[in-house]
Order: sequence, then structure tokens, then C-alpha cells
Amino acid sequence: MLLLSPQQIQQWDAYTILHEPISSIDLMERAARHCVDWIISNDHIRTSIKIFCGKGNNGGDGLAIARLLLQQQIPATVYILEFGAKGTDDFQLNLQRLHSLTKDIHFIQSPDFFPPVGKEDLVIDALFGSGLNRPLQDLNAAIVQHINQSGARIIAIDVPSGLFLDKSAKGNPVVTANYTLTFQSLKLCLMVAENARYFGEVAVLDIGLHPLFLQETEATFSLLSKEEIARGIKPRPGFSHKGTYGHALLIAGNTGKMGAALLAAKACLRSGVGLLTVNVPKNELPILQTSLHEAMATIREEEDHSYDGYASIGIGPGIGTAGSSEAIVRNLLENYAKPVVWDADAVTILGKNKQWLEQLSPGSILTPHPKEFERLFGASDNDFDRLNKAIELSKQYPLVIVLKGHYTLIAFNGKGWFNTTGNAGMAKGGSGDMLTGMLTALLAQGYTPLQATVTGVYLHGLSADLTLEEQSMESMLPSDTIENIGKAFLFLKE
Ligand SMILES: NC(=O)C1=CN([C@@H]2O[C@H](COP(=O)(O)OP(=O)(O)OC[C@H]3O[C@@H](n4cnc5c(N)ncnc54)[C@H](OP(=O)(O)O)[C@@H]3O)[C@@H](O)[C@H]2O)[C@H](O)CC1
Ligand SMILES: [K+]
Repeated sequence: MLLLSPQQIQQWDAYTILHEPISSIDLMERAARHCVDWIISNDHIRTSIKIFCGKGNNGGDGLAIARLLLQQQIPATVYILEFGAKGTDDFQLNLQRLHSLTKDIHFIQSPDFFPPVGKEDLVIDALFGSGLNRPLQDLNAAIVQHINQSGARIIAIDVPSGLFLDKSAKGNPVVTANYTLTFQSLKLCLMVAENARYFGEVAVLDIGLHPLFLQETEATFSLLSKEEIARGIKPRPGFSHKGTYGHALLIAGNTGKMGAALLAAKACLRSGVGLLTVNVPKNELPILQTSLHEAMATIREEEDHSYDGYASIGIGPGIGTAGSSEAIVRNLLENYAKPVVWDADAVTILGKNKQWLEQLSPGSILTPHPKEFERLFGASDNDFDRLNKAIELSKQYPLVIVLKGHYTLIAFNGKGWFNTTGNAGMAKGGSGDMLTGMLTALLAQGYTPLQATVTGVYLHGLSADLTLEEQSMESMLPSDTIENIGKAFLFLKE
């Protein structure tokens, strides 16, 4: 699914109106009906429902929602903000329709006329949607503040009023909704952590916009889907052998950090690799060899670092950032030409030696979390800037950049894919090590760097989601999640 700009969403509307065909007012009616159905079926009806409307089509949705509720004998009161604009055609038509049912419609010209709003109320925010083109001010800003401090349950229609679809609204007045009912597809503003306190829980309502439009449309950002990932999984033919699936090397672990190496190695082995060697310090060899029977080992301190024969290499988990680790990073840059997975301490080392970025082998995968990303590429003013920076960097460098977060972004060649699997139980030490192991395994099996990354990131989150069948988000460990990588592969084949 593509994440569209406000202009593209308007075009999608127009395309649907033309090709379904359906009138604009009927499309609004369909959207409002879906909202009402969702509100009722999710048990959000309260004795007092206050619907705040702007005079655009978002406000039109609010008016239609009010009418549909009233028609079901559910009382709802409408407050229309008068900020000088004339209502859109569909707003005006819905206003007429509502007038024929109720006289309880209030026009608000100043804060003196704001109704009291309290905890017992359900507020429906239909002030502004995808048409917002400047920060809210004056009366609009005041009503947002009034609603936000009320303690009422707030359901935002399409997006919380005050959020821009595809750029930051940091510092602006924005409705802090408990729920957001967004139409047809997620929006970029609903994917970023800086807006999480505004959008609350998000439900995507399928209002039947024409699917063909997407086939004719391009967008920078899109969402990964199960079907897409499942299609890319390589079959394992009967006459294959361990050589078919590649020999991976993980350079991981150090004193006190051998857990990172073990997690990466286990995840690598569970992700289909043919052979795995782990490079560890001499003293730590027994830990590896007694815990993991399937992995081979090489000794960190030995001088001869030949990388010949490895189909892929992952470096970073638990190696530390000391000079000896820097020397290994340097050595790898000079002696290995295939894609490498760069994670954790290895990313920090690259951050300290930015000139080395130019030397990364094409197709290498960088997996920084936001802080590591900052160390590598500098600070960003907001989440949107960081996303756009990742996209720009992916044009500049022949790398796959994995920007870890609630919705991890994978940037490559000027495009970005958001992952849709995973949960907050993964916010624990060891999750990143697991991912490095998985990506290294997939690269070794001949997946292209982009394919390895989208598949690995998706499976990583999916394994964690499947772990919730027997664990809670609090209790689950990366070790549990690794044991569910198998279930995740099976789930893709269903
Ligand atoms: N395809 C769909 O998803 C459907 C969406 N629907 C709903 O329609 C809205 C979008 O409606 P639109 O009329 O385009 O926009 P808004 O209602 O968000 O805004 C209306 C106008 O408000 C003005 N504006 C913008 N920013 C501000 C501001 N800060 N202060 C005051 N006024 C502002 C702007 O006009 P200007 O001429 O003043 O620039 C906007 O045009 C979408 O979100 C859905 O809720 C359909 O109902 C169904 C299909
Ligand atoms: K809204």
C-alpha cells in the first residue's frame, strides 16, 4: 500500500468518483457510514456526543456522521467553527440534510460560545483533515486546546485536526485523539513517533476508493504487505545442499557481550543459512561452542582475516567500539567486496570514521536506531526530516538503510518501505542482534540486499507477533522470538 500525499488523495477521490462511478456526496456518505458503524460496534457511544466541524469536507463528514447517529436515535450535537470560509459543496449539502432532522446545530464565532466539554463526553473531531495547509491559529487553535484539556474521549476523523499528512506539525496546536479513523490507507503522519500522542489507536476504514488508481500511481513511501513478502520467499528445492544456502560470517560478541553474538548466531541459523561461522575473541570461544552446536568459529585475535568464501558477513553485535574493533572494521572494508550487514557497535565505529561510509561495499545494509542514525548522518529537526534524510542518503549511497522504530523504515534507491509487523515487546536489548543474524542469513542465501532486508525486517516483527501467543509484551525475550522464526516462515506460506 502506498502512502499518498494530500494531492494524490484528492486525485484518488476524483478517480473513484469518475470510474466507479459515484457522486462525491455519496462517497462522503459512505465514509461517514463506516465511521458510525465503527463507533457503534466498538462501543464508543456516550450519552453526550459533541461533533466539532470545520467547513471543508472533513467537516462535511462530521455533519453526515451526526445525521446518521440521529437517524439511529443516538443524540449528537454539532458545533461548526466559523472562521470566515464558505463551506464546500458537500459540507453545505450535508448541512441542509442535517437541518431537516434537527435544529440543534451551533455556529461558533468566538471562544465565548465554546460548549463545556467533560470526561463524560464523546468528542468527534471533524475540524480539519487532509486539506490542512497551515498551522491552526486563533479560534481553531483555541477550540483544539479546549477539547484537549477536557478529558473527553476523542475520535478524530481521517487525521487529528492540526496534523499535516506528510510533514511535521511540531509545536503546532493538534487534537490529541484517543482514536483516529482514517480513510482507506495509512498516512505518513500516522507512522511517526512524534505524532503518536495525537493519533492514539488508528483504524483504517475501507471506504471503497478505486483500487486501480494505485496501479497508476507512484509514491516515495509504501507499506510492506504479507503477500509481497511471501511472494519473495525462495523455495528450497529437494536436491539442494548446505552449499546452496551460503556460508555466513558473523563478527560479533566480546567479553560480557557474548549474548549479542549468540542471539545473532541463533537467529541466523533459524533463517535458513547453509553454514555459519562466528568470529569471537579467543577467551569467549567456549561460550559459543557449548551453546550453539551448529555454528563454527574463528578467533578474533588471529591475524589472518580471510573473508574468501563467505557469501555474506554481518558485523557489530556486542563487538565494542575499542581500537581493536575499529581495526576489524577497517580490515573488512578493505578485504570484502560483497554486501555486509552493519549493526550496533560497527555502526558507531562508522559514525566516528565517516569517511569510511564511501568504502562500504554496494548493497551493504546499515541498521541504525535513531540515535545511531544521528551519529552517522547528523541530527534531524523532526521525524519527517529523518525519514526524508534516509531517502536522500539512499540515493547518494548504494546502500540499504534500515531506520529502526515502531514502523521500521527501509530506504533504498530513493524509495522507502515501512514495516507493518512487530510490537512493543521487541523494545529490549537483543532484538537488533537477532535482526542482524536474520539479514546476514538471507543475504547468504542469495536474496538481493533489498529483498533480504524487507524479508528479514518483516519476519523479525512477525516472529515477535507470533510470540505473543504464548508470552506477553513484558515477558517476551528475543530468545523466545528467535524460536518463532520458524512459525513466521510457515505463516507466510499459509
Ligand atoms: N478520499 C478520502 O479520503 C475522502 C475524504 N473525505 C474527507 O475530506 C477531507 C478533506 O477535505 P478538504 O475539504 O479537502 O479539506 P479539510 O476539510 O481538511 O479542510 C478544508 C479547508 O480548510 C482550509 N484550511 C486549511 N488549513 C487551515 C487552517 N489552518 N485554518 C483554517 N483553514 C484552513 C483550506 O482552505 P483554504 O482555502 O483556506 O486554504 C481547506 O481546503 C478528508 O480529510 C476526509 O475527511 C471525504 O469525505 C470522503 C473521501
Ligand atoms: K479531523
